[in-house]
Amino acid sequence: MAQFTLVSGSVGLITLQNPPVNALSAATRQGIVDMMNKALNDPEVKSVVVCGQNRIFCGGADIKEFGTKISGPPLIPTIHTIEATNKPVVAAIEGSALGGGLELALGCHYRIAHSKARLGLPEVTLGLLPAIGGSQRLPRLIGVPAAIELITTGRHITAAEALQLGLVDHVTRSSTVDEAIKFAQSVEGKSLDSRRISNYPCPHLPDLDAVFEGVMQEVRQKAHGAIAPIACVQAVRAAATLPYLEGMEIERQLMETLFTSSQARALQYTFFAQRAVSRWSMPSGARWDTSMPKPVHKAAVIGLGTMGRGITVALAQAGLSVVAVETQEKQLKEAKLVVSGILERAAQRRGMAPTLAKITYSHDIRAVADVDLVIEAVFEDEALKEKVFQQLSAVCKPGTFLCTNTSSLDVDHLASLTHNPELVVGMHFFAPAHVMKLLEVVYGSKSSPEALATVMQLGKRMGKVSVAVGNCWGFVGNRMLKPYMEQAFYLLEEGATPELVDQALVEFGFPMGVFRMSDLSGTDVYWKIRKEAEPVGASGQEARVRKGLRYSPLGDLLCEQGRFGQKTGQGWYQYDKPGSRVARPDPWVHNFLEEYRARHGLVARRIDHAEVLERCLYSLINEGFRILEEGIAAGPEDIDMIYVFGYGWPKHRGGPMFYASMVGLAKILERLEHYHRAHPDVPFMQPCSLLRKLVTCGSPPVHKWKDVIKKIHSQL
Ligand SMILES: CCC[C@H](O)CC(=O)SCCNC(=O)CCNC(=O)[C@H](O)C(C)(C)COP(=O)([O-])OP(=O)([O-])OC[C@H]1O[C@@H](n2cnc3c(N)ncnc32)[C@H](O)[C@@H]1OP(=O)([O-])[O-]
Repeated sequence: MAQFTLVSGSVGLITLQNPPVNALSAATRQGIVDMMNKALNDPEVKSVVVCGQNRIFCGGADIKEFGTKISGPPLIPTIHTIEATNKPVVAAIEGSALGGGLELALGCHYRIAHSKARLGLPEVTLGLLPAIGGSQRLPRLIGVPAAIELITTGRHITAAEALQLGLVDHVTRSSTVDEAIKFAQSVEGKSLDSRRISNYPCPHLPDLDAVFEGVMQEVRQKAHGAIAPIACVQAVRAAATLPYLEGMEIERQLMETLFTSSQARALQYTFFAQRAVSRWSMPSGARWDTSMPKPVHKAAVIGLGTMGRGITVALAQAGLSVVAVETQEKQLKEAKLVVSGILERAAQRRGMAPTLAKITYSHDIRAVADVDLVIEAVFEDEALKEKVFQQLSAVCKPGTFLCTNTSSLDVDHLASLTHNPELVVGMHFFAPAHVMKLLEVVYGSKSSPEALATVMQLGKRMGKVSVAVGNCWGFVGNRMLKPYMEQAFYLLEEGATPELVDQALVEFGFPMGVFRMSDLSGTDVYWKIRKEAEPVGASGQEARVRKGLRYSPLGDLLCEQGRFGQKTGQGWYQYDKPGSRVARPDPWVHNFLEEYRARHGLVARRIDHAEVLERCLYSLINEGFRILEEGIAAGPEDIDMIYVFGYGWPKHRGGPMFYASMVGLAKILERLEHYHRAHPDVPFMQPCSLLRKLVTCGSPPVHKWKDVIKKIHSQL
């Protein structure tokens, strides 16, 4: 797992060998220990270069080993030995030096990086902190403010930024290993006293207490309940205030707490789940590794409203030529300005030229005749989308993939209007489409594996976390949102306020609660969807039972008052002016709720945060089980990544299905049964049979659910 070679007569070259990213598994750590001992004890070796196989230095500790019984030697003593030796040790960094990989490099006396290398301490994203001395060495090398920023965000930085910060000594465009070998020879026999980072004093900061107080406040606010960022600040504070060895002891203690935390398990699950969703499969058995995507060089976007503009930016930034079509002249002009502005600002930030020339604008749909793929992003109106699909089917060249950016309409229906339904796929983007990471890719009953493979690959090119799901109302994300929102309305009927419900959800870790979110996206969005799904009757009708089931008309009544949320300055909250982002509790809403309860003879009762969470989240989770049972999502990871990357589900809770497994499936089942007994007219509370089966099977861990589902399907 590590190889030793004597090169240029005096340099011991140690190469980490653990593909694909040379992670520090037990065997790799053992290899490093053995090869380093060999190099340091060999009198012929006067200097050492450490590098990684396959042009990647090291991706850090082996994440697969976390959560298992860890064997093999720890690296801290070896890094101390490296730092203490009188033979110069040079890290030759190509590809990535992340986490434990960078910590190993920080123990070396010199660091030389390739210009394309990326460096960082991303442990915080896995619920951990840099615990092989990284939290103690980095602030000593680059100062407290820069170290805190890197360690608490886990950001990967370029070699150029690393050079600027003083994290690396030299950046090269040629062979990093060759340069490192030459450099190592040039410093053989020279004093290394000034190169041992653990001996450095932490650069002085006036008013340290105030700095850390400010930082802690900021980090807490951004963490939404995650504990690792807080521990990272505490560890850096130890570096800034204590001698190195005492700081190392604090680092160890903090890591001990984090390592076994449920948050670390959730974040590590998310790391692998994010990668697992790219290995999609369809109920037909078609899979990511047996289906060939078609090349897409030129794409078109139809409709340049908010979504269409964002999609155009995302496509251009992915390097595609784009034809952007909008029939209304005024909207087209405005879109051109907005899209160019976004691309110019993004290019400026990256120090690159904007990709404006990649986009051609047209008001004529015939301009898409020669593109490889079209994304329709017109207003969410079925008749309009039907018309566009019929037109596209007539004007596009044979083989063009036709995609619809819909959040709720039937992909199969739109496909049925085209000559080639196998080329039709749903692409559900999230606003703003060039920023949000999630792309729900919806295959219809006729979509070909090739069409799905092409769209999934396009999503990857756009930097999205793309999740393939089957076609049903609301797909996965919005379908699960329905019971969640419904429960929030019922809670208002029973005595809660929007603030109470939102506060419970924010404390859970969501960036905002359901009512604040609804105000932000427009309360009328779901009103329109509700009305389309089931006509709710005349304005002012407020029957609380529809088709024999419980229904809350509260959202409809609010919309009938023209309170469409942030954009109108009034919704579930009040705002200083239309468009303002500062939401304040609104006495009008409280009054509206009291009058509503009085009209219906409802007596308000005290509702606590636990009830809010159980009812909103467990009903959403229950729907997730139904989605799995029906095969709409291939596995729990798909649902979880949709919620983490598209719906603000806190990453440190791993997604709704992972969260369910952490709470315990038996408990979720028991609480759903309890609420269903209390509200038999709410079908979303009726426990899904898959949940019951999983509990009967002993509540297997989340990665085993697919086996149970497969077994159920094979018995059908
Ligand atoms: C006591 C310890 C203290 C210490 O401070 C803690 C740490 O170091 S914590 C660690 C801190 N380090 C990090 O957080 C770095 C995490 N890694 C990354 O950020 C990216 O993988 C990297 C940038 C390296 C390459 O990106 P890319 O080129 O787009 O490639 P990709 O992302 O698709 O990965 C390819 C395959 O490698 C797999 N795999 C990757 N890393 C690890 C790992 N460390 N381990 C195991 N496996 C790992 C990955 O799952 C995938 O497998 P598969 O089966 O093919 O799906």
